[in-house]
Amino acid sequence: LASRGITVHLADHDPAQARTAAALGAGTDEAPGGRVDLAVVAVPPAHVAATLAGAIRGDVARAYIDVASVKGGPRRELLSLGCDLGSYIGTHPMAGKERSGPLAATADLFEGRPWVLTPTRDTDTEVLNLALELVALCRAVPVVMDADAHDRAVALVSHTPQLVSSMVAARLEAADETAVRLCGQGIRDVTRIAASDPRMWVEILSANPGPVADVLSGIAADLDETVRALRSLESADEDKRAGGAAGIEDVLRRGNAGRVRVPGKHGAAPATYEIVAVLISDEPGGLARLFADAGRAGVNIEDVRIEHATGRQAGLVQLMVEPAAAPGLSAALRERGWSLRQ
Ligand SMILES: NC(=O)c1ccc[n+]([C@@H]2O[C@H](COP(=O)([O-])OP(=O)(O)OC[C@H]3O[C@@H](n4cnc5c(N)ncnc54)[C@H](O)[C@@H]3O)[C@@H](O)[C@H]2O)c1
Ligand SMILES: O=C(O)C(=O)C[C@]1(C(=O)O)C=C[C@@H](O)C=C1
Repeated sequence: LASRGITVHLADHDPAQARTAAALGAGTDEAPGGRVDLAVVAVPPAHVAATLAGAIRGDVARAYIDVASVKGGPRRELLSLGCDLGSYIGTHPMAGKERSGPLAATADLFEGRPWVLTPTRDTDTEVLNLALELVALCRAVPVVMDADAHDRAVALVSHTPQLVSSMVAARLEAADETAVRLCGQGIRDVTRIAASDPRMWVEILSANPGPVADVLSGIAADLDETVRALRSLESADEDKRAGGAAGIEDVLRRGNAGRVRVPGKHGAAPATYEIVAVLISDEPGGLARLFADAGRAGVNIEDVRIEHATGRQAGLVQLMVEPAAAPGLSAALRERGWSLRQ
């Protein structure tokens, strides 16, 4: 917002956090001189209702939004605190990080991401317009939803994946070092969000326990089936082994079918890009040079993935590009001395 010319006043119950954010260019930690246009409450879910109620009673803004990961509970809590909700909309940007605090923040975090808005019949039009303007300034994509439907949806696409990632990562805690040394890209992909702050997630899950338990019990049934299928694969009986293989194939195929439904960049259908894999040494400026060379070749990098080679100061960078651009990019990079891999 600050980079788009909006005056942003930052306040936090820990002043050092607001000071750090201000020093990073996110705004000023000085209090505003009067009533502001929009107050954005970005505190942990359990504190959202009380913080909003305080702000609404203090008449600090024309409109109020929060960005908490759950929507039904905070709205009900606000109602029970006797707040008039005409000037408030519960919202949730579907973008984030496994790390917290201003030092983990990036200005382009919300670009192309869905940003859920949960207005009701009582919401003032001016308030909805201010919230939509904020979403547009952050270049996010507004999605209007009912608060409880939102909570059921995020149970499926955000809250259960967090738990499953944590459970897979938890297997590693006491694992033998010889096993952990073999970690490749697969486990890195599955466990990135297992680094998230447990206190924040206890609050999120405490505000949405039923829908998450429903999704997790479906996964538990799949797990039971899969364990049974794997045991059948150990059998001496050929028919049993065939049944086991069919069971495993079923879960993998259903996984393929679900995976293709995950939207691609900017909410579009997932694109099939061609991968140009480049070996780079792990040294300052290496990635920047590679990206600059791709730019010079006139190629737009649609997505990028980096695999670090265990025990070596090198990594494999997978540049994902439009299929038509791949041969030209490969040739241009080879010409500039880059080492390409299949
Ligand atoms: N991190 C994500 O991926 C993500 C994504 C979307 C939405 N959210 C939601 O955003 C909100 C903030 O999450 P975050 O990841 O930015 O956490 P964070 O820890 O980076 O920031 C929360 C800040 O709130 C401050 N705070 C706590 N209680 C307060 C209070 N009573 N009054 C004033 N300040 C208070 C803390 O000092 C901290 O600086 C949460 O509601 C979370 O559900 C997070
Ligand atoms: O990608 C991440 O690291 C996230 O934590 C993002 C994520 C998500 O599940 O998509 C997590 C919780 C938020 O409420 C919104 C976004």
